[in-house]
Amino acid sequence: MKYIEKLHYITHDIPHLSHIEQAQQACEAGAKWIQYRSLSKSDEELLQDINAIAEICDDWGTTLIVTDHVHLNGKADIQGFHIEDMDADFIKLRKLVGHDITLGGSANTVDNLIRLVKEGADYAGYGPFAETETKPNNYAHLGIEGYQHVVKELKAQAIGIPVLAVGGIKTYDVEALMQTGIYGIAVSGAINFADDFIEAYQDFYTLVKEST
Ligand SMILES: Cc1ncc(COP(=O)(O)OP(=O)(O)O)c(N)n1
Ligand SMILES: Cc1ncsc1CCOP(=O)(O)O
Ligand SMILES: [Mg+2]
Repeated sequence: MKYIEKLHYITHDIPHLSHIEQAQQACEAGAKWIQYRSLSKSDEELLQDINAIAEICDDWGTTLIVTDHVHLNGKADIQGFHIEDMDADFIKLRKLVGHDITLGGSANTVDNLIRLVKEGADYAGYGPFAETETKPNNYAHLGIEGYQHVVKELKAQAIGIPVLAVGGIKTYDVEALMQTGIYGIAVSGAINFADDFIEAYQDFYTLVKEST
């Protein structure tokens, strides 16, 4: 089983801070796990960003995961991919990337999670917890009850996979979320749009740490 951090910071395509600046600030704040999520760039631009961020992450000892773009496997010094397509075939993906690369998947039902486990994903993002502007969609918000339910179901079925809550998480949600027994959380907007990025990251970090 691979080591998975409990707090994942996700970069975002935003005008006021480049992905490289976001990664730099996250590392300075102490981030140990960054998911580079850009859905608006060419492969050449992606690789420019990813290579620059990989150097920063290497300096700080931070794990770098790329959202989707699995065709870039082997082209940059990254530690894994997070695949958002809930229908993706993780057996094929695993064959493609090998066993050293971390593979995470998105889920919003227990059945999704079971399939991810069966197909060998290393962790799952489970959401959306609440309203999110990062990726607006029509999925019902899971709320705290949604995580209580999934933790109970996984336990009952003896399914072990690190599951992270994601989508619209604010600092004031962290304690209750972690109390559900969920493995960790993934956050983008509440850090990227905070008045003080570093303070926001560190608030999340402290709250996750204190709740575990
Ligand atoms: C850790 C992590 N979890 C989830 C996502 C994105 O999940 P996604 O499927 O895009 O979200 P919904 O559309 O289901 O809300 C991620 N990038 N990282
Ligand atoms: C990529 C992604 N998809 C759904 S939520 C999310 C990112 C995290 O959401 P938020 O920006 O609200 O923390
Ligand atoms: Mg999705």
